Amino acid sequence: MSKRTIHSFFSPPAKRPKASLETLSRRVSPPPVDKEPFSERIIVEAEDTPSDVPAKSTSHQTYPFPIADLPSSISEKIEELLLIASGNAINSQPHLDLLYFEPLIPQPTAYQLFRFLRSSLPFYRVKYTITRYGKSVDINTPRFTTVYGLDETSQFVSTSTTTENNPNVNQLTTRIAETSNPAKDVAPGKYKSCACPPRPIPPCLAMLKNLTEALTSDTYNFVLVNYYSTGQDSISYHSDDERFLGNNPSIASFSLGARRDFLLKHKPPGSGPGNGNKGQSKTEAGSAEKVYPGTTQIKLPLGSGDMILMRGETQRNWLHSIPKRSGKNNEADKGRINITMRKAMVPGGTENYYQYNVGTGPVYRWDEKRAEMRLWEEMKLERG
Ligand SMILES: O=C(O)CCC(=O)C(=O)O
Ligand SMILES: [Fe+2]
Repeated sequence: MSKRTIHSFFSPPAKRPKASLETLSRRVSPPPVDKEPFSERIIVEAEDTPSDVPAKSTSHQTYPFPIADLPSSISEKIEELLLIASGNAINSQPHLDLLYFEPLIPQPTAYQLFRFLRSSLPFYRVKYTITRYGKSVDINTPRFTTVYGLDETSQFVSTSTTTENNPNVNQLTTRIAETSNPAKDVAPGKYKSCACPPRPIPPCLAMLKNLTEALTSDTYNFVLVNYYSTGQDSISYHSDDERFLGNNPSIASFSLGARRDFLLKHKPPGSGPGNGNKGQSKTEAGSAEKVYPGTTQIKLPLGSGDMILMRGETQRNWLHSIPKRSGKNNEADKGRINITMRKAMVPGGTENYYQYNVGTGPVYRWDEKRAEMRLWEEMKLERG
């Protein structure tokens, strides 16, 4: 097999001159560790916000609005990361296998990417009902979410075109084919119970997925995005151990924006796979104080640009959470994006992910002027 060059990991191939000596010498030194408080960074980095507002975007029949492509000032920096990235293993406790890149994306690129994704992606606030102890309970997901992708049994077969009236919008057209036979479209009922038709991963997130695949030597078919708008947004203790991910799944998890604590604790003795599954119940899986004998709870204060790879037996044995945080001048109130890459093996994974991350409710979009997530329908009316 021929050796892949760094550029072959990214599509479309970047049209740029070979790196200068100056950029190469910058690559060999490790990325600066970001110790500044997030609030100060906003002032400093406002000047670094990309001036080349992306001219291009991608539209698809399943997207509520066209999704901007990454500006080259961000994508070029991301391409370079493969050469400098190095993670630290966290594996000294039983069944725990983490690789922590602190950070993977240095400042100011991480902050630019945070602002770009917050304003470019459609988000949802998913509501659903579960049965707990025989009673119906309404759940309001305490964060904004969105998801793109398709499980291993199917694939998007895409064509991308631009029209003369709108040369800056790539019109992505897809059919969903069987992976086992790409000539064959999936049966109309295959994803019938999905909350919405599966959505192809937009180029701005595909770029990050390609980087992650090259870095971790794993492949992923789903990109899930969480937006924690304030310290009151959270995700309770759970493990991503759904059967549709297969045994010992690798999950890569990016943090952008405000620093938030990521807690991990070993599952209580006797709890099997599927316990603490956030998909259906998102129940608190035991109290934070109870720890499995011989283990301790871990707190990682994840900062902007950090990436944590959870792999091996971690999901089967450990729970993780982003707890609520309150208080005046709370950094968490500045907003944080989390992006996870996963690989779902069967259609049940596709159904689960769209049901719990898109759902059937309204679309939200970041309003830069008001600095808040707003209903897209209202924003459209105002825009006229
Ligand atoms: O926001 C995070 O860092 C964690 C998100 C998470 O655990 C999940 O989406 O399953
Ligand atoms: Fe998780």
